Amino acid sequence: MAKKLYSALMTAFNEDGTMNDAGTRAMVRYNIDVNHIDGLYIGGSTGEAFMMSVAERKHLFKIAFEEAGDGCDLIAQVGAINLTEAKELADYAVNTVGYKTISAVTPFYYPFTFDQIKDYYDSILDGLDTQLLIYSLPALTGVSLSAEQFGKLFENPKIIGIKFTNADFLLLERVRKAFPDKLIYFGSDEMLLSALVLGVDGAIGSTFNLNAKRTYDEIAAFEAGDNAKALELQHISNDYIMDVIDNDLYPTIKLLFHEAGVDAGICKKPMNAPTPEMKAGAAKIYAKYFN
Ligand SMILES: CC(=O)N[C@H](C=O)[C@@H](O)[C@H](O)[C@H](O)CO
Ligand SMILES: CC(=O)C(=O)O
Repeated sequence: MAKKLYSALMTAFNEDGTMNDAGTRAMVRYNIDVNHIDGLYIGGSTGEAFMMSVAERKHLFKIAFEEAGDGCDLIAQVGAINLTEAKELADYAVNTVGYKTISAVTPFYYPFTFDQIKDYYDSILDGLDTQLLIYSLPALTGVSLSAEQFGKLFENPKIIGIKFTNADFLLLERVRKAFPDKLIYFGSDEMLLSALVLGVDGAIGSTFNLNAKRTYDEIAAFEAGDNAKALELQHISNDYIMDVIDNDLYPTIKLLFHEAGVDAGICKKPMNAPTPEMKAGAAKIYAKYFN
């Protein structure tokens, strides 16, 4: 099966922290019309969902779904440490809006036991006709799951895979071998090539919003057996990603959208508002990698 690339959709905000729907819709359009992206991951870390109210997250699911139409696959990230809210978001995404696939971050902040984490996923899915990707990102959540624990979560047949944002390549290899039929989308854009070698089904990431073409070329080179070319492209992408991170990751991706002619709004506080220095930095990055 061809490998798939998903952009982690950004949410556009105004200076007062309210949602900028036109900006969000424009980023959906850019991903579909310019990037020809396979799919969008909506309301994840990159979407700033953990700084948004439930009403705002629902609104985001609705406008992204409307704008995308049948232009690409869509995954709604519904996770929250308030399980009542996660269930409400899941029900809304699936039954009110029509998402076929949802995802949920592992519950974070408190050190939940594995049984509690399993109950969280089973509760979110209870009574819903949908499929779910576990969103695993130990670096931000502090939650690390073992291959065996992923297997226990997979006992729920609605759980079809993992968004694996983790540099633990031994774990990735163990999970890949143990669950050949589950989907694994890799979430650390800088390490994509290593993950391709281990047989991931694709990737979900923030940096593909602008850098999709180069990444598709890398995947094509890898699939054609041209590892040297794939590595050359990963090197360029990583120069790009390091420059973006140095300039402040999420605000800079929005500034790069501006450079590309897309009015993507800004990030929500406590994320940074763009400074003149950041804007100048983004203009340089855009000229360096996309001209
Ligand atoms: C926390 C976060 O944003 N993770 C993203 C996806 O999972 C990645 O796409 C990273 O943003 C990217 O790899 C840059 O480090
Ligand atoms: C994939 C990613 O960056 C997200 O969670 O939005």
